[in-house]
Amino acid sequence: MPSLPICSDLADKTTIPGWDEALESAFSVYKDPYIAGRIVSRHKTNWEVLISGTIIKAGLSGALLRIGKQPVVGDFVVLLNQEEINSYIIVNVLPRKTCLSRGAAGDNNEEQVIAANIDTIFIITATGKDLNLRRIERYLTVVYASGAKPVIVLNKADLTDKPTEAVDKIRTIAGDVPVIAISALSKAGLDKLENYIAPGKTVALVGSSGVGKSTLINALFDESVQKTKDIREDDEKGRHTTTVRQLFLLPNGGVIIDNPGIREIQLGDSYDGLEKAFFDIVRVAEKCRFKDCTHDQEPGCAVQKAVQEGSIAKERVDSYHKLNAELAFQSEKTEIGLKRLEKKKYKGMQVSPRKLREYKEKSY
Ligand SMILES: Nc1nc2c(ncn2[C@@H]2O[C@H](COP(=O)(O)OP(=O)(O)OP(=O)(O)O)[C@@H](O)[C@H]2O)c(=O)[nH]1
Ligand SMILES: [Zn+2]
Repeated sequence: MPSLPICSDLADKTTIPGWDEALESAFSVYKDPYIAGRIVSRHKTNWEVLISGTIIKAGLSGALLRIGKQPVVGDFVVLLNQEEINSYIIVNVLPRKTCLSRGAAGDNNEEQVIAANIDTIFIITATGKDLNLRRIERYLTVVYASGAKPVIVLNKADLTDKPTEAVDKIRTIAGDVPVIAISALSKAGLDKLENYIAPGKTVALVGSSGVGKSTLINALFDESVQKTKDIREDDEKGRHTTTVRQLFLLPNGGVIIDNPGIREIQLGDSYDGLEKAFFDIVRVAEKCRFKDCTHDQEPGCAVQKAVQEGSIAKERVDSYHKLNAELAFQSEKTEIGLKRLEKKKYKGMQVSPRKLREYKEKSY
């Protein structure tokens, strides 16, 4: 990992990668001793934050704890610099540009944010048996929902003599999403990723196990990040624990965010993403006879007609139905979880249905 530019002025925000005018304006209400930073990793009770020229540890203010606002990797935050006691407190999370989250079916059912302010997400797939259009559709749905820009990266191009065939196959479902063939191993084609891994831009990677995410990250550095990734520190009990940083600065000033939560991202609550990933079905569906057509057996269904005529693949429509059903199941689970929470919160109290509704609206 390249060393950070040494800067004696901790208030110099311009060296924080990704800092832009919108953040500058959001931060303008704060004066010394408040400073800005970006979350590098999150631990049980403290956060590592990149501030101008260095990485520090910070706790969370009581106010943020009370409202349950927990900064995540990639967040830009406001810190109170308590110089006299050599400590930093995170007092605010600046507005998020994009937000990668997964719908959690836990008791509190809050959507769990995994990472924030990612500009581009590389959906990594590999030639050979990992190449699965249905899986790419699933990733596109999640990525679109986050607000980040998807780019499909076909890795292990060195293992086939026909990489363009695989690229063309992916293009049939990708719409205007770029599809780029590379070999992380030989570093061929990495230059085509430069548009996205640009100074101040933040990238994350998703894709199934073994497609080459770590190999690609390492290739983007000249040295292995894995070696510098782990840092030893003392936990509260005085033992040494290994903590892992999740935000890396690339030699060219770009940023990569990587953690298991992002790698294993689930569908969650991505209805908006589904509409974007299946742009062609949505467009054709406007011509269905019934407004609430489910594109199954209904008469006058334009989607079924497109399948019969061969302009949309049947497998793609099946995939759309499957993901739609999964999302419906997920929101039902969320609903059940909410009801359970309501019961717990209002146990023994008389609560009007109106109050319950209000509470539910707030919880989303
Ligand atoms: N031939 C070839 N092999 C590659 C390429 N990229 C990665 N590999 C190999 O694929 C295997 C898996 O690569 P990883 O980088 O560990 O995959 P990953 O996506 O990080 O896997 P997880 O950590 O399980 O998510 C390793 O043996 C790599 O050497 C490539 O471009 N070409
Ligand atoms: Zn229809």
